Amino acid sequence: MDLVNHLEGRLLFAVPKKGRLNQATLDLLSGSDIQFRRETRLDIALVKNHDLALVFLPAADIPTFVGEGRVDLGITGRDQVAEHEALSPPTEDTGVEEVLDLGFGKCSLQVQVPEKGSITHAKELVGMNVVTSFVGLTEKYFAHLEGQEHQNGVMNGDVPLKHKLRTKIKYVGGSVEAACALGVADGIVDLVESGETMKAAGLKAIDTVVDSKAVLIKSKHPSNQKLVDLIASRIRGVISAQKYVLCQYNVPRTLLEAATHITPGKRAPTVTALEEEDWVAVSSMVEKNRIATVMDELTAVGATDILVLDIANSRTD
Ligand SMILES: Nc1ncnc2c1ncn2[C@@H]1O[C@H](COP(=O)(O)OP(=O)(O)OP(=O)(O)O)[C@@H](O)[C@H]1O
Ligand SMILES: O=P(O)(O)OC[C@H]1O[C@H](OP(=O)(O)OP(=O)(O)O)[C@H](O)[C@@H]1O
Repeated sequence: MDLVNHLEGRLLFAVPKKGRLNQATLDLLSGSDIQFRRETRLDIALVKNHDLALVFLPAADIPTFVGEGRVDLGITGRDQVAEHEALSPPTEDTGVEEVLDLGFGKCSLQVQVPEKGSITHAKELVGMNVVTSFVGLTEKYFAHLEGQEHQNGVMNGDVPLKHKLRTKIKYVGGSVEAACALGVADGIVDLVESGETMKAAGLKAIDTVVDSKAVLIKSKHPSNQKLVDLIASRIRGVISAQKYVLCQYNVPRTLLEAATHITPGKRAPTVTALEEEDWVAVSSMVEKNRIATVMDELTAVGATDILVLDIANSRTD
């Protein structure tokens, strides 16, 4: 099938075709009941149950396609959005708008130097070689550092920023952490999550350029705003379901106030009468990362039969 000719009238949604954000994004789409079948090696997939087509692109390219309005929606890292904005500042019609923080893909873009070296502050890298895949953000970061020197009269304010930089910033597409050991760089600017890669390469972080998480973004004038809102609402439901569990328990009515103080719910807890007199059943949404403490506290106030259930999907405010 000639997919490109079937795109007419469909909202285009860019998803990371590989890398760290790929699987979590596919899980999110599946949880949102966005049904598609991707043919081997094809980067476009028509969605069966919506006027939507998925476009599989590198995470780094997604802000460009969405920012220029070629694609309506996208999922990528906030770091990639910031990098795109550093290289192509948004105008009235171009650039992207963040719709939702998706909660996964948490990492930070950090300035790193050899652990055993003498550099302890990013300012000491001014005038040296710095290697990165994030040239836009790194130039902006060092321009700011050098700008502090500019106030002391070191830099010439008439030359365009890029050429004013004394720090030599070089682009590499991957394995950035190898640059110092190979003698290409005095420092690097690269992503850190667990810190394992940095540690293995004998590097330490000395500053953070930007913190990142995966985000849902949209173009400034999407072709179908109603469908954008529907997709965003479905994704929001899946994220909220991932964040919460449903906690159910029985408690004597006399202890209800103390118990519901522990599980106030998103709006209010659901309280149902039990066949056994003076007892009630309570059901309430609780943040997943608090549930162990909440169960301890409920037990301490006299609640019994405490059950915790996963939420498959939700639609809450
Ligand atoms: N270690 C990590 N932990 C969590 N999120 C990360 C991590 N590394 C990268 N990311 C996020 O995933 C995005 C894509 O990075 P990733 O390295 O997977 O890209 P990629 O598309 O596979 O490109 P490349 O081929 O350059 O590796 C990053 O911009 C960042 O938002
Ligand atoms: O702090 P950590 O948990 O070790 O993660 C950080 C690493 O993850 C990313 O690279 P990735 O493994 O995606 O490969 P890449 O170097 O090809 O980008 C990033 O560029 C770091 O190298």
